[in-house]
Amino acid sequence: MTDTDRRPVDPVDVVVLGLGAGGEHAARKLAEAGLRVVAVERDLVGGECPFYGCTPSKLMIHAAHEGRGLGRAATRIREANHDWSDESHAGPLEEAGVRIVRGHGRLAGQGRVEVAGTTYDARLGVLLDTGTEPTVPPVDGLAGTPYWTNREVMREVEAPESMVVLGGGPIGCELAQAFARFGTRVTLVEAEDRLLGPEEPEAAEVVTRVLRAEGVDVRVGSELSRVEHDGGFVLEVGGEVLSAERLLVAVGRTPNLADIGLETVGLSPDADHLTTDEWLRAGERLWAVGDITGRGAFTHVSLYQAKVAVRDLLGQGGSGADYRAVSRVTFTDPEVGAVGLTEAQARDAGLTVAVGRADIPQAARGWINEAEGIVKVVADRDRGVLVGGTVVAPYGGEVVGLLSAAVHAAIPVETLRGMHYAYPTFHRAIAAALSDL
Ligand SMILES: Cc1cc2nc3c(=O)[nH]c(=O)nc-3n(C[C@H](O)[C@H](O)[C@H](O)COP(=O)(O)OP(=O)(O)OC[C@H]3O[C@@H](n4cnc5c(N)ncnc54)[C@H](O)[C@@H]3O)c2cc1C
Ligand SMILES: NC(=O)c1ccc[n+]([C@@H]2O[C@H](COP(=O)([O-])OP(=O)(O)OC[C@H]3O[C@@H](n4cnc5c(N)ncnc54)[C@H](O)[C@@H]3O)[C@@H](O)[C@H]2O)c1
Repeated sequence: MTDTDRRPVDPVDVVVLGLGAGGEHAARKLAEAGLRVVAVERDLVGGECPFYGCTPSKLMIHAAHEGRGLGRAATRIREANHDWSDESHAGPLEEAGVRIVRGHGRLAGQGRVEVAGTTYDARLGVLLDTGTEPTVPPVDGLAGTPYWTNREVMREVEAPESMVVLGGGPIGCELAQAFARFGTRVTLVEAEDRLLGPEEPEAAEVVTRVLRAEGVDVRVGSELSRVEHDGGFVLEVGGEVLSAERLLVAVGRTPNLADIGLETVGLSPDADHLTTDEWLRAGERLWAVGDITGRGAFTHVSLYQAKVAVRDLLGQGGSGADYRAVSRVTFTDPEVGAVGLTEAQARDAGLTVAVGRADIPQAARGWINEAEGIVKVVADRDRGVLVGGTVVAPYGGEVVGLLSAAVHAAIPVETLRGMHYAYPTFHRAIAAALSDL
């Protein structure tokens, strides 16, 4: 008998391992349904979004948009997350009857999780929501310097004089613009040949133009090859030497899968995501939700998946997960709202594609507001429905809601063309894009 075999085994119904948005939701719902739920968290209950992600970044963006300083954003960030205390997340879970166990949990065979010396044996199974960590690229000299990731930057109260942002994805673009508006001299370095790689090239074009017009030095197709820090950062970028007070690394995320005992249930700990079926099942008595499923690293996806997994665990049936109309928003100004497939993805999927475009400055509201942006819709000609769309505009993340409904419900393009579109609104540009199809 090994030491592990002698450890106490605690029978429960479900173990939730990792309390990101989806895990938190699932744990509460399952406990409210009367199940014995143990929820394991090694850091803050609620995960990345409220403490280091969506909420603090959007508070920074809002303060910057209003012409307020980082100090104002910092105050509201502390108000929102109670100075990085998770009581407002953990409390409601405990009230619902969830037993929260603090520590790093690992699977210990089918339906079993080991944490802090106790093994929990889950009658129904384990739901994983272990999320991601910031990726740190293997750049010469980077390790050991006081670079920031999204974890550190959200705690800052004073904007630096200068900053290099590494990575032109949503995090890099959102924070580059916010800090430029706080008065920081920002250089944005992207390795690929454009910003916001997975989104429509037309969207990246607008965001690049706007960032440059606001003074951000946007460098695409550019690599950081060396870093030194001695009071400030000295960075070798594309053969040129730059200096900056701060360096923000935002080059993507690494899933927390390597050290959670996946090998004990026959899965690879080296995987970059877990494959799940329509009920979010990743194996026998095993469910997975959130960023680790690779179906879109967004809070609303994690929550959506958790709802489906909970119905499955409770045997309630209904519809399985459907990802045709996943929407997402990059909260630059203008915002990039998008849903479903891009033109390139639709072509790769073998669809007979039709594309319609409209320029926001040509729409009455765009001209009135002197706004930048575009609308692009992607249709499946054979079915006569939209399969994707992008709105880059002020409130683009709100305007795209109309396209989300259209893609989700497969509303015929002819029906969309026959709708009323209030004058003069930004969403009226969608009618122009539909006429261009
Ligand atoms: C700067 C930034 C801005 C963002 N903005 C947006 C936005 O505007 N909109 C949007 O939809 N999304 C946004 N996101 C993405 C969003 O934060 C994630 O998609 C969301 O947090 C969902 O993550 P999750 O459910 O996969 O888990 P996470 O939030 O990553 O949480 C996972 C939890 O599991 C815990 N954990 C991991 N391993 C273990 C273990 N072995 N034992 C115990 N606990 C463990 C971790 O401590 C963590 O608390 C942003 C992300 C960042 C970084
Ligand atoms: N508004 C939102 O919904 C929102 C906001 C922020 C983050 N997120 C989520 O968090 C995830 C992570 O965001 P992210 O922006 O860190 O990652 P990302 O993977 O979306 O983008 C990272 C960017 O960094 C570039 N890159 C990679 N290595 C590089 C290097 N060595 N030098 C320069 N550039 C390099 C990539 O080409 C890419 O453009 C996103 O995929 C998104 O789903 C969402």
